[in-house]
Amino acid sequence: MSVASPEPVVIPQPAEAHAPALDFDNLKVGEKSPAKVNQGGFLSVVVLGASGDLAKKKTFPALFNLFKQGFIPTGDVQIIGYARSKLTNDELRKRIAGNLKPGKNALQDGQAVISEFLKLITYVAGAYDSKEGFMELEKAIASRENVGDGGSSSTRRLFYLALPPSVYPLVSKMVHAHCMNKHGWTRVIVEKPFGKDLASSEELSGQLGELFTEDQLYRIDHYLGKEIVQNLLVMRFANRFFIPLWNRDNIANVQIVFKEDFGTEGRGGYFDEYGIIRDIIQNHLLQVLCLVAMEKPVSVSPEHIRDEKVKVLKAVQPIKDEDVVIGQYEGYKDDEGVPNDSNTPTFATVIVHINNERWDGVPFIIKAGKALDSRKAEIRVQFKDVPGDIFKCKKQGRNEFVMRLQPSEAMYMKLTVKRPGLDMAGTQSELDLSYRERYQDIVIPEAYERLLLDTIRGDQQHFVRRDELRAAWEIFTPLLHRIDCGEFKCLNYASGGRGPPESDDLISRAGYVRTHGYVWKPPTLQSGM
Ligand SMILES: NC(=O)C1=CN([C@@H]2O[C@H](COP(=O)(O)OP(=O)(O)OC[C@H]3O[C@@H](n4cnc5c(N)ncnc54)[C@H](OP(=O)(O)O)[C@@H]3O)[C@@H](O)[C@H]2O)C=CC1
Ligand SMILES: O=C1O[C@H](COP(=O)(O)O)[C@@H](O)[C@H](O)[C@H]1O
Repeated sequence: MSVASPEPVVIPQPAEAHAPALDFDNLKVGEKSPAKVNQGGFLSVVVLGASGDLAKKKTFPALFNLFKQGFIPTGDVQIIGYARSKLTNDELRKRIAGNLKPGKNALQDGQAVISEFLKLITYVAGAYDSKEGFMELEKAIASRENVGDGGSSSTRRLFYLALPPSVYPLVSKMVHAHCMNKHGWTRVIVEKPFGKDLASSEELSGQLGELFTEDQLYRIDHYLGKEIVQNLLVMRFANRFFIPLWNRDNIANVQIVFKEDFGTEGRGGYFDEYGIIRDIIQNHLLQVLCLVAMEKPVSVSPEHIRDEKVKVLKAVQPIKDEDVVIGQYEGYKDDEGVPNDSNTPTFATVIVHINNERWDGVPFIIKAGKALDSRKAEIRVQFKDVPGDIFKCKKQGRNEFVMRLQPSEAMYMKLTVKRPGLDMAGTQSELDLSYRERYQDIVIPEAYERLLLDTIRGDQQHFVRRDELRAAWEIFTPLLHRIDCGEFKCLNYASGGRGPPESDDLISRAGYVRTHGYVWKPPTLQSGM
């Protein structure tokens, strides 16, 4: 069932020269993409760390999604994997094939589109400190660019560092020394967490800043590519009725929650060096907080948006011990690479206070954890009690505006209504926008797919700027250092539960009032209505 919708509003994007702004709303299944992003000549995408977990789970599948929708068609693009592992082209293709899903928006049938995509991929094995390796990589890139006599006059090169941050400086130096594009732009995508604290992040930014300009560097935080996160700006600033409500006069508290129902599962070696605050809270959830809390930007230009996010971060007050609970799930230490005396948190609840006119006195409750009772990510804005409460609404439950990032993207307003029937009883219900039901014929892009496209188009709106990064580390570095040196102990919690009970106590002290007996359920799909 396709739901007739009004003419979609296309938010003007700083599109690359000549390429019309991409409008995902109009990208119907089976339609040729409105604009192949091939302005600027042949594109080489180089995935460094191609043998790794992120490359397999997110990077190659995102490139495949762009390919199958016609954004980066055969003939306009090549994809080269680079890592130390000794792999043949076919071995790399086999390693990633299982994660490629043709889905319903492919322009061709399943296997055909997968094998056509895999043909674009080649692999160069080399060390990250090897001049020979990167010269080999340069040769491989240039061999397909066909520049010069009769070749295209310009080319594009995108380097994706799907690598642990510890190797970024070295690899960046090698790319800069041997693989920079001489016939067009070079862009470099680096992953979070950018460093481990303020000092290491600033050092990394300094090292990268010596090699690349800000408009060549794309600090990716894939939460900024999620549909409901991207919707925040539109929802907040394109609707009149949020304007008078979105402030301390009406809002009691804001929760930003990330839960996973699985543990580190073999990534313990990486995770134990970072922990849940560096892995999730200091980046993903703090970015979401900025979009929830920021003032309206001067325009939708990336710089104006990011200016406002930095202002929010600079208004965040130092975190107090009594506003923090950290935990570690039982069984975490069984993961290989995790030392028996690890104090690395796999769970954290942190109450953040923003000292500005809009939010003074409103606690922002940030909670993230692995090995919990469910997998979800959501923003829950809880409003204050009804003044002059003639319907005992306080007993019923407070109004809440909930934005469900995943699973089942949705936004719903929980409110008290008259229970249908003869009596005047109140009940909790909701005004609900569930994407799966409302937008049945639109495939919601994956976060990485959208952000890779933005990089190719040169749109930095959804990427992290250096001063944002600095401000984010300034907030969490003191707490992180105390955890690292054992001054702040993790509380154990059972895997598959809610996390340490002390977290619920802290959230209740912060003023969150649970509505007992009410659970929102995604509406079931009504086909053929
Ligand atoms: N995995 C995920 O779900 C997500 C990961 N990220 C980020 O992406 C980055 C990469 O993560 P992920 O792919 O999981 O990491 P991996 O541990 O899988 O590393 C990726 C590749 O880097 C190489 N590598 C690993 N460790 C080292 C090392 N110590 N020194 C040199 N090379 C090394 C390996 O390739 P080889 O040995 O063949 O050279 C490996 O295949 C990280 O910064 C992470 O925070 C971000 C979001 C999600
Ligand atoms: O950055 C990361 O994100 C993933 C969760 O991503 P999601 O899109 O599935 O919510 C997390 O599992 C991983 O530990 C972290 O590095």
